Amino acid sequence: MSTSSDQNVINAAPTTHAKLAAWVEEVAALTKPDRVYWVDGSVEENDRLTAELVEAGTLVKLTDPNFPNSYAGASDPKDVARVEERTFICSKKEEDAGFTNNWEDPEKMKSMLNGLFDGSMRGRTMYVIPFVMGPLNADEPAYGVEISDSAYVVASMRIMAKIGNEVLRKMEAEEAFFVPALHSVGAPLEPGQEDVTWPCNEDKWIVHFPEERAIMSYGSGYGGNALLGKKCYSLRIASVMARDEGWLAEHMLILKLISPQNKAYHIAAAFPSACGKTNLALLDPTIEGWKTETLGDDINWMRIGKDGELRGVNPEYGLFGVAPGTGWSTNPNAMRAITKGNSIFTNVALTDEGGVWWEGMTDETPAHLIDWLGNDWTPESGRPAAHPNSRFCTPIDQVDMLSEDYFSPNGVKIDAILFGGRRKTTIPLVTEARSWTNGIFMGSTLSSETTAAASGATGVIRRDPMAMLPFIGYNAGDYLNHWDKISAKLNPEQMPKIFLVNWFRRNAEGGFAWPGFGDNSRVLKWAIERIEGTADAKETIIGNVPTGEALDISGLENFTPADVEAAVAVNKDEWATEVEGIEEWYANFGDALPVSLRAELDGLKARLNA
Ligand SMILES: Nc1nc2c(ncn2[C@@H]2O[C@H](COP(=O)(O)OP(=O)(O)OP(=O)(O)O)[C@@H](O)[C@H]2O)c(=O)[nH]1
Ligand SMILES: O=C([O-])CC(=O)C(=O)O
Ligand SMILES: [Mn+2]
Repeated sequence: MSTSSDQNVINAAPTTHAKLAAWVEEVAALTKPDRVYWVDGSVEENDRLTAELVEAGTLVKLTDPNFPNSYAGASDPKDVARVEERTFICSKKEEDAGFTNNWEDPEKMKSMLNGLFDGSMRGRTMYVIPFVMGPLNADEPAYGVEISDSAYVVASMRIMAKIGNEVLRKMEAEEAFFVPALHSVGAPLEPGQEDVTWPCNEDKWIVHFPEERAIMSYGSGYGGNALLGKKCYSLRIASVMARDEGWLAEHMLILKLISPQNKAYHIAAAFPSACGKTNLALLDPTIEGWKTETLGDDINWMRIGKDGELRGVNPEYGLFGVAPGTGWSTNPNAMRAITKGNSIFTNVALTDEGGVWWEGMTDETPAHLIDWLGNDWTPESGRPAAHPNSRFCTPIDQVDMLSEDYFSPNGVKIDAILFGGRRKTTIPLVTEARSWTNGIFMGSTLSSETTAAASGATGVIRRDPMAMLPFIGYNAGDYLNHWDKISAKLNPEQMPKIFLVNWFRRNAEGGFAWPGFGDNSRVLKWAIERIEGTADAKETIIGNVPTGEALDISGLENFTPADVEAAVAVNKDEWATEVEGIEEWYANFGDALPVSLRAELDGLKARLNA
């Protein structure tokens, strides 16, 4: 492959950042790429790299004018989601990784990985991607440098983070700390060997060294496995930084809700992967007079402000959203952002017009498509055209409803926190926590059916504390204690109110008990009215739920107060089973379980048995 990157010879490090230059040199000596290329982040560079990706067959350029300057590609069918069973937290001590993480001794792991990385970039270009998560004008910008042998990763990181020269210049002026994030698809090319369109390796390793704040990822080119600024840095490594520095790195969207009285509220919501964060973040309210703006759809870094309030910042610059189910009727804000272009789609279907399609995008299904596997597809094919974890990668500033506060390094004051999962039964549509601690209990016992966002079986119920199960970079018991410590530092007057939600409950007919999507604004309205003390609630053993009349269902066709009551019903038999599940879950923590949470469980049991 002859590229304009050829002039970039190994070891010609164009930086005065001594540590960075040394690391790049060390990695190049290990991985033995044909060339080293420092990513500048420019438009010309992106045009060149995407053209190379088209040439290589990894991407196609879309020709449908509805998707300007956009590309689509298909991954290897064995590389379509995060691989949790191949993800490791290699703290020095095993107990510091805790029972929720895979662990290996860091020195052992490193020597094994060094073996895999030895020569792993042969025949390829090694890209050096300086990046920052969150604002570059933050007090201490969260710098990282990803080294990757995938141009697809470079093009995707360019959407998801601020990358390139601007970042590098500021980082070197400060001789700043950066998270070294090493990535290789693990597919060296021998001389004369032809490349495949999606190089990867069956052997995959997503490894974190929390004490060093370092990441090594091998074998996968997809999503959170490979775009290392996202889950690896902004959640797993950042959660460790947050523990050490007294803040929270959480798997949450941030949404601004404006009432008809023009009062603004900020809502943070933690749902597991593929359980509705991006959709709620881009909510189009279906109720009169309420407006929304978005700040983030996946990650929320929360620090304690000077009045003892929680302030949230979204460290990402793009959306990496689940494509199926994102449609003109369910999520028009996302569709408007996507159709402004400048996007990369992975594992979606291609239309005959040179555009993309996925299940749920439009009401009408196209008569013919090329499915994500490259085969002809018609509605009669009897299989999905897009992979269930297919994704759109789109710059966040293309979202019309993006809040101006998104650009503020101080973030926004969080007024309410929602914890939610995907549960067919048991969990009501919405429950207001009895207290802050009761809300932390709800978060710590959150459960959800597994989805296609991670490899493995889907539809299996598992506990997912604060939707962080796959992302806590340290001991989960310490994590719950850290929440406890942060709670103690908050001004009680400023504490967000906490709610448990479930958009996915089923009704007696097997359909969804709640219409969801834009109508979730009705649930948010009730939550705000609870904050203001103006909405009615019914006390239950688990917390307060709306009465049939308290939830605004005006204009909702075929939906009655009785349907509300069914959607929020608390069934004692179901909760008896649930409490057993919570007992089992909590048993994993042993003595590390905060006493406040044990007391919450005891209280729930007492109310259940009363
Ligand atoms: N029934 C129903 N489905 C929803 C609702 N919100 C989202 N979904 C569906 O849930 C799936 C995932 O939604 P997303 O908003 O992309 O989930 P996410 O939490 O952002 O997922 P990650 O990006 O993987 O973290 C999509 O197929 C949506 O169509 C809802 O309110 N009701
Ligand atoms: O990390 C990924 O691959 C995609 C994602 O947002 C998630 O799974 O939560
Ligand atoms: Mn999402």
